[in-house]
Amino acid sequence: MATFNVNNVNDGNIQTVSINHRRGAPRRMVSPDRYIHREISVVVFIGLALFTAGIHCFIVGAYTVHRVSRIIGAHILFAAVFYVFGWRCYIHPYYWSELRHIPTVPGCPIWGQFFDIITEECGVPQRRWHHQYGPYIRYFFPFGAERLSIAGEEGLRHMTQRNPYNYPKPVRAKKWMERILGEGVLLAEGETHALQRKALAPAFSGPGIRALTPVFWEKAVLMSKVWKESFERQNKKVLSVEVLDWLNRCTLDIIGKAGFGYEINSLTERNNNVRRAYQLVFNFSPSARIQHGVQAFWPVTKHLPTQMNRDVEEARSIIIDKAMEILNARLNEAENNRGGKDILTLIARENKNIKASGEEGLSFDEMRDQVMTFLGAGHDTTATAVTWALHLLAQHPEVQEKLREEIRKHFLFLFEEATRNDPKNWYHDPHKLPYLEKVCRESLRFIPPIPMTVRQTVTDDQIGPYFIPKGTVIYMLANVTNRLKDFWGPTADEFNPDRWDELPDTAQGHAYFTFLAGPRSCIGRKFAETEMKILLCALLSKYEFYPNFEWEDPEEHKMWRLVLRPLEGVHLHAKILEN
Ligand code: HEM
Repeated sequence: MATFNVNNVNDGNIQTVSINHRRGAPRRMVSPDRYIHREISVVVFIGLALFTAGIHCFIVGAYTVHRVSRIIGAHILFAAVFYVFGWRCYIHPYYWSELRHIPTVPGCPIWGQFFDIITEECGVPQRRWHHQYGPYIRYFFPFGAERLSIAGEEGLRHMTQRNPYNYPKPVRAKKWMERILGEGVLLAEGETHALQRKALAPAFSGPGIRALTPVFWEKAVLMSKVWKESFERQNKKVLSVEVLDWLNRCTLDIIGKAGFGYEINSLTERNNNVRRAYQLVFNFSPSARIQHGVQAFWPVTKHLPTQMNRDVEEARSIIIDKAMEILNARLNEAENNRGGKDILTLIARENKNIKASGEEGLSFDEMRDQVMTFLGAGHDTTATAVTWALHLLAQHPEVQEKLREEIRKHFLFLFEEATRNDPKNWYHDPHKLPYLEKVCRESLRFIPPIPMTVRQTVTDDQIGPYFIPKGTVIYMLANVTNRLKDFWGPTADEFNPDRWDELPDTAQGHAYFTFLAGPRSCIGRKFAETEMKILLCALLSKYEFYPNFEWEDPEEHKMWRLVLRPLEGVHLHAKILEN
């Protein structure tokens, strides 16, 4: 096993790593003989396999008089065992791999660190390993499959900003996501991605999002009103509310109207079809969890006739039908300037301009896939973000109270029934509240809704001091960087909105990784931040939130499927405020 002594000296943006490895120092330059190296590795493997098979043949032949087929069978078996356990699990990772100089998490490469990864919260084992071994680490999936995780400023900047198109999402991961999210901007790569991003950018600019503010207020106020009616029907002042489901409904309605000028109405229709589709996708039964895990490696298993596959197919067809319905209803008017201020209208107009200038623009199918992408990426993420924020506010009543006071000071209209429900007041800018800004940032740092992203190199590259060959799978984990003590200091694991008043010098650049960075960063960041703030204002001005101890702590049961969500939702006691 390799031994490492990693000194991670963080000097501003410069990180030095010194490593003692039994095979010598890390390579600093892109290796000129890299192609030869790979070819040699194949030759060496075949040679070794034949050599061992030959020895074996000699021994078997010398001591038995059995048929030739048995001897050949034994040799193939022997060669296969040697390949899997000798070559892949031992010789290749420790003596041949071009990644062998990267600090490696100790363990047996036959099953690697796989069990830590699948049994713990997404990103938590890597957080531990990065604290121990520095900003670049290598670990193993079963049978010596190498994985890298990068959590230092230099490496993250390289992958997200300097050379982002060398690091697309792996094809297998995309195939898995594509069923529900369509082949929109989230999954496009290279030039296609740049083109789509250009067509979408104006819709997500500051003025574009400001124009949507009334929709955020309308739906946020509506949700709190629907709750209040339920309280009144039950004649209660305090009720237990599962906030994740409600927030999912609310953000779905918001993306429907703000995104496409279309009313989904999932807040008012309990059995809404679109909401049901996403519920089917996020089924966390043990068998669905196993099948989703298997499918990420072998997409072909999506054709097996299991309940989970039937559910996903049903969800997919509901989502595709809805995306087509929205486009058919809205595209024509949007292109001809008769639409409203929604994102689809702006995209359609921009697309028309792009086509008029002779460039390719988006086809109808591409537009449909964008609608699928925004429906999925645009609602579940923010709903999860607000859910975790409410959970943390219930855990920290002093922060909740301070925030409520700030909301009262700036948005008094929210504390009176008549003014609260008056659309004339639904223009207020939530970005003017400094404490709200800190609470949202801290909550998004502390529990990032998208805890990780995975990439695979398309050509050889150099990241920091290391040579990274084509095809290497690399993880970037917000759930690591957002909590790394190297960035955030010794209080990294505490929820404290006031930390944003005086951040350590090290907490700059890519330390806050919730929305990624560079051309692949979240295009909906401003949309999400505005929506999250408005939802918190609307809820905290009407209700006080307390933990519900009848349910286990949701932080102990986080599940990852694209988004880091509480397995059983978040159940909070909500008490109507006496104003
Ligand atoms: C708090 C809420 C949100 C968080 C934490 C979040 C986070 C992220 C992250 C980390 C990525 C990069 C994913 C990757 O490349 O693997 C991403 C991409 C994306 N997000 Fe968000 N997101 C949020 C809300 C939204 C909203 C509301 C929308 C749309 C209205 C949206 C639309 C997108 C799109 C289209 C991409 C793909 C961008 C590209 O590849 O160019 N997101 N988001």
